[in-house]
Amino acid sequence: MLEKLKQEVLEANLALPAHGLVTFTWGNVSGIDREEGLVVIKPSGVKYEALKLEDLVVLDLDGNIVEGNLRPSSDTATHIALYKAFPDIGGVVHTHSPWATSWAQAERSIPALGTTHADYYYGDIPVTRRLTQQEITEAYELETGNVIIETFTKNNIDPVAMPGVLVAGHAPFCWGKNADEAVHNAVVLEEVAKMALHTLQLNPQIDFIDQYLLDKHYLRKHGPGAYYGQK
Ligand SMILES: O=C(CO)[C@@H](O)[C@H](O)COP(=O)(O)O
Repeated sequence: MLEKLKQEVLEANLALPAHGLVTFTWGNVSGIDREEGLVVIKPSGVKYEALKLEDLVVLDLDGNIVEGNLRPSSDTATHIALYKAFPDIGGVVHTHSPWATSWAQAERSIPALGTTHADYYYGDIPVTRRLTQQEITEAYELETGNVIIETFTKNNIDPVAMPGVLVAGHAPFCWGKNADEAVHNAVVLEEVAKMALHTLQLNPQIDFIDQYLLDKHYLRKHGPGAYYGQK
């Protein structure tokens, strides 16, 4: 079942250590078949170097396992919440990449300070509020998804124009039209997180890049018809 999607998700998971975005078994990638309403995700706690196609887990959007012998990623509920809330995304990735995770732990959004950022993320990369003790206790992974959705809804942010977020006290989640693009956006997030921190160390007074340059770069990459910024 879903052999093509499984192959895409397997390759996307193996790209995480290849790009230095994870250590050990941290992080996870999933993909969705919107027609079937089924999600393919990495199994929990499996070493990337040992990961095989048949280890991947298939679930429906209620979180029921449809195929697979291993326990799905512990973050499955977060992935599913994002697929339900953001209908235009086809892949989700969670990493503990150190630079982006540092911004998430510091509860700081990443300002758009350059064109590299602007090519992929239209505006500051947001950080969520902290989860409450009740949210953490009752349904941590589901509430992590909900606080991401809340951040985008409250601030009227288009998830297509902003394919990533920093979860306060935790780490980043990114997404894209498929699993491969989600990982690509996670690599970019880690790079712009590093650049932004170094930029602010070099010049704490630096302001954001010129709005026109921000618009021009985003539209150059996403095309004149691209919708970006506030909904
Ligand atoms: O963030 C966490 C744990 O804090 C998880 O994302 C792990 O990093 C990966 O868990 P599995 O996908 O292997 O269950």
